Amino acid sequence: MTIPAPVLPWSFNVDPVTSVLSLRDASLHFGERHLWEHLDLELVPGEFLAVLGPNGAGKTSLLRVVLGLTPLTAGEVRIAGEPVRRGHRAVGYVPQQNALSAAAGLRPRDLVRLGIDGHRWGFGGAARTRAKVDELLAAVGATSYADAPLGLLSGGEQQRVRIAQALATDPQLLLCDEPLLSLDIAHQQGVVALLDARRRRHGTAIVMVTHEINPILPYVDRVLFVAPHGVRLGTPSEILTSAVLTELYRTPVEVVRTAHGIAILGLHTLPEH
Ligand SMILES: Nc1ncnc2c1ncn2[C@@H]1O[C@H](COP(=O)(O)OP(=O)(O)OP(=O)(O)O)[C@@H](O)[C@H]1O
Repeated sequence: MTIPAPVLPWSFNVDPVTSVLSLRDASLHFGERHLWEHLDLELVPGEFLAVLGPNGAGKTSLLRVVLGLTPLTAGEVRIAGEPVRRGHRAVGYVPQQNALSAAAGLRPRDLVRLGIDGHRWGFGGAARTRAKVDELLAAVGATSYADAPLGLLSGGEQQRVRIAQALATDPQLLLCDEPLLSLDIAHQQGVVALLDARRRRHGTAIVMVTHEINPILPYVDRVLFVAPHGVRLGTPSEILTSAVLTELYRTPVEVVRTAHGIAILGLHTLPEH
């Protein structure tokens, strides 16, 4: 299968009006705890952004801000030029895997239909809804197990169904919280390739929180590294360096590049592989 060229020549100097996600001088504190401060980001349509950093740095909290669930302490966040709000149709969300356990008895097609119904489109009748569910399941390669109980599917199969559900509103922005967790390398690569194809074909911007750097490295455009001593945004080669990570952790960190990807050495608290 050939994947068409990207929808846009990547340029990160985006006009804030056309940006899918805009954070300006954004800070998030919980009481005395300052998770991140002065974050500026304009996300291009079709861009693939990886959010990396140690446990507890504030990566999931960033997704919650974009979902309209947690207010910023300071600054501004907008989705496609509008203020964030819960259930914004332009935003799809793939939650962490454990969120699915309550739905284990459902079938994939039920879960995907919930993604459509939950947004109350007035979609135009049962037949159209059924066709849309079939289309979404086919797009993620889940047609063959569309009627199996979710609880019996493998982690990789469940992840495809979650992605299909998150795409039910044809979002401009897809937020994924550790979608590669507990998948083997082949399934990790399958999920990343699926997301990459989506953003290339439809211009859906992807924001992925992950501890797994190597499976995504060939695809990501930019990295947002959230660390104990600051946040840094840039291309992977700008951010994933010994100098930058040593500065962000204020302790010596070494980034080693091999033919198979990168290894980050020097800290117990760094992303696990
Ligand atoms: N509503 C809240 N009130 C107070 N503290 C909170 C709240 N939400 C999150 N926190 C704290 O903020 C910190 C960051 O949490 P978050 O889940 O964003 O981290 P993370 O970078 O996603 O971590 P992990 O990699 O472990 O998933 C944690 O210490 C968490 O306990």
